[in-house]
Amino acid sequence: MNADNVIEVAGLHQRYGEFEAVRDVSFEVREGELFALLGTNGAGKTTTMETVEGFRPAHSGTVRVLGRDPHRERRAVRPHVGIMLQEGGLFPDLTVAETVDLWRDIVPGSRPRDEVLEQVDLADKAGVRTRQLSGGQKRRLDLALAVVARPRVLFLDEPTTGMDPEARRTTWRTVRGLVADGATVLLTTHYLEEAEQLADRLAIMHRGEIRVAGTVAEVLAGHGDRIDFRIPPQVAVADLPRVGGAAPRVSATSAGPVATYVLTGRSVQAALRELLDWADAGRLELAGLRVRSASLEDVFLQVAGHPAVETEEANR
Ligand SMILES: Nc1ncnc2c1ncn2[C@@H]1O[C@H](COP(=O)(O)OP(=O)(O)OP(=O)(O)O)[C@@H](O)[C@H]1O
Repeated sequence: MNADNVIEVAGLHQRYGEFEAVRDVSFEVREGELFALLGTNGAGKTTTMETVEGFRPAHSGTVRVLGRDPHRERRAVRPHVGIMLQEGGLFPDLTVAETVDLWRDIVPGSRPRDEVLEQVDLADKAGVRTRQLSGGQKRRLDLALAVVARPRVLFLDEPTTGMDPEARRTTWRTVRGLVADGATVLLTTHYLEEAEQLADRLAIMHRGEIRVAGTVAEVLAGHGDRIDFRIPPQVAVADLPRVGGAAPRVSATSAGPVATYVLTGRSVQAALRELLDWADAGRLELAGLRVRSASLEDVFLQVAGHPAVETEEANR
């Protein structure tokens, strides 16, 4: 194991009976890094996370956390690890302060309650019973319990699910603070923006496998530029031109149908010129015209085998 790697997963396979839920998954998380696992539903993120957390043994492959097997050497690993589960088990009649105190009694090396509540932005809710908290506040209390002892390694399984955008941003600030304080974090999420905002590196899983991994820039590299515009009402989809050798893909949006040209390895400038020549010739106004790089969402949809991307493949 490389000494900089706090988490190492190599050739991991997991099965439920005959079904192989995780297939040959490998990744490392270095000290002080935040690594995000993204993926389609049922991709195997939670199964991978639970294995790294030590809740289940690897069917085959190697998993190491702080150099140890998190399942077999659980007693040695557990004190250094904070786990925020998808469904936290809070007692409804306890207040926020009582909940944190209960946890502080169990976890060795706990920090003062006020410091923990401050960190997750729940200081003003200390006297409120947990059943009266909003969904987002409950998730933040789950996070508080995971970080009571300032763990070296933090596992966050969908930490902001059910939060409104503002609560999500507050939680991102908290997570950034934990990373700045030196925590190494493995996070699963369905929110691409969350990974873009927080992750030093990420992996996108589909059907049990890691399909793409790297920094956001590495993951986006090679996925091409895009030209989008709203299709003018007088133009039929079949009459849209090929530009830069690419056929358009069409998607429905609330503002009407949008055409997107995916220009992998082709000159955007030349394609744009062709498109504008076509528009000028037909005296068309291309509303919402924009040129952009591929986004994480584009890559995600491609990994997930989204049908709209097939046009791009067909053009190669
Ligand atoms: N206890 C189980 N028994 C049988 N199959 C399971 C079990 N738990 C998970 N699976 C299956 O394994 C696959 C991976 O599930 P997992 O929960 O790891 O995916 P995920 O990426 O976390 O999905 P989601 O994003 O939907 O939460 C899915 O097809 C799921 O149905």
